[in-house]
Amino acid sequence: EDNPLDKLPGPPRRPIIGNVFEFLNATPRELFLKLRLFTKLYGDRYVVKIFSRRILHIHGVKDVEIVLSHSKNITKSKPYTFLEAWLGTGLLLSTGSKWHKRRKILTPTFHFNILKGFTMVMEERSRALVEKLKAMDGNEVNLLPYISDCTLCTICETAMGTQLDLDKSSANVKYKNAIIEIGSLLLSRLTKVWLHNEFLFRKFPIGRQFEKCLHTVHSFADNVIMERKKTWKAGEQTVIDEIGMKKRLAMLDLLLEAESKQEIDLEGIREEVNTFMFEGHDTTAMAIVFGLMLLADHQEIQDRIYEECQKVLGDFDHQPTMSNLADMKYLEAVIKETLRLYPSVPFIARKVTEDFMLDDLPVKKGAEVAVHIYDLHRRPDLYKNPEEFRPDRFLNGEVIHPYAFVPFSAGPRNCIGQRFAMLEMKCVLIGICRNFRLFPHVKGAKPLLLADILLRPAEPLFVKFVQR
Ligand code: HEM
Repeated sequence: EDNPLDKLPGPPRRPIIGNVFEFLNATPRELFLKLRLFTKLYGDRYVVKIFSRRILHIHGVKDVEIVLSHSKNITKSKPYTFLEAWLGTGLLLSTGSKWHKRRKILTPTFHFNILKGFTMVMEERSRALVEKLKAMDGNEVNLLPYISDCTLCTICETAMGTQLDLDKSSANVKYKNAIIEIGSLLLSRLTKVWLHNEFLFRKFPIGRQFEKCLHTVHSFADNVIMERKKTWKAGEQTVIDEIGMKKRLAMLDLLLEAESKQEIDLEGIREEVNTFMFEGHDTTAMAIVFGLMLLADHQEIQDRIYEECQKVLGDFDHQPTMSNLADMKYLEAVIKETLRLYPSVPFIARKVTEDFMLDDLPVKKGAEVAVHIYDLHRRPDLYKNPEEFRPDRFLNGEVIHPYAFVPFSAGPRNCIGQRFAMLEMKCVLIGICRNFRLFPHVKGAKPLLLADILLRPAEPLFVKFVQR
């Protein structure tokens, strides 16, 4: 069958099997390097073939715009199905009318007034983090465990309305570690075609280990749902205490409300809880970790954030309001520049369900498209000195094309939590920059990166926090 994609460049394709051997047993680090190499060798569009699957890889801004803004091609592709045992067909993985319905139920969770209530939690959590960092007394800190603790507590308390019991934190630690392990097991599965079959996968030790991790994360989430159900009563959740904001509307309440109207069932709630617990804490944690690493290496940028805090918030240690947070324009540019260089979600992929034109290239139903956000964000035709960390580029009009910067994706399947994430990242960085000077482990070092579901460093990142 004649397919225009077969004329595109890419690693040499063998008859029948295509490029299967290209990825066989590649480690996450090798996979990351291979993808970067392909971008360099084959340019803006290249094709990888795995048996009859044609996967079109893109990172040109015009192509990215066409794919992401397409209103019909919203179905996620093969690698995502490996996530299904964990996240079900929650918002991230579902498609068609199920996705439309869920998106409608969940969108109100991110309304301005609700986010306003959430920033109180973000604030409290960032204060707790600052105290923990103070206790480290200027010693080097392995960032991820500290930061993901903070973001996990925040998502639980805001979206689920459940305060993680800090004394019994072993359950949190187990949950977080299970998530990290799931990521690496999935990647390892992705590179071994014989493990793609569900039945075979379960027979191998890797499949059984995966099963174990699933048990840990699912029981954690079930526990959260049970806790909230105990106190939740129909109708009551709309009351938000104006003074203390103690009784905050949680996403889970909207789901329980929808359940009482038979718009969703318990299994559906479970899917969304798992989806949000994962999407809502790990992505944000990675962005903050990379941000702190970059700040530690750039004293002058830390100082500018500190000055902006003084200007917007004053000396007085009050809680930033929504309008304060909106006024922190420099900090916002720093966060954007961090997400440009280290987009927590380095690539996304779609299955083409309807023929479409990628500019001059016909793409037929059945193909898959991988959008490399990482490569897009480092294109020299979009960014001057793309490897350089320079937040000012987001303030001086250098970034023009609306699809040149898409860490949260764009179009109908964009990130539903992006405003939540921006607020949380701001709160945490304000707390840290007001209280500490950051120093790098090794000056000027660039971390080695891995291809995982999320972008991760190959080695833990350390930073020293010295009180101001
Ligand atoms: C820096 C932080 C974050 C980044 C970089 C990020 C990035 C993304 C990206 C790129 C997508 C599209 C995925 C795809 O097409 O496969 C996405 C979707 C999604 N994100 Fe985020 N995200 C972040 C934080 C959050 C937070 C805090 C939440 C929840 C509170 C969240 C919830 C979701 C959900 C539910 C989806 C699926 C939306 C849909 O398909 O309708 N994300 N995110």
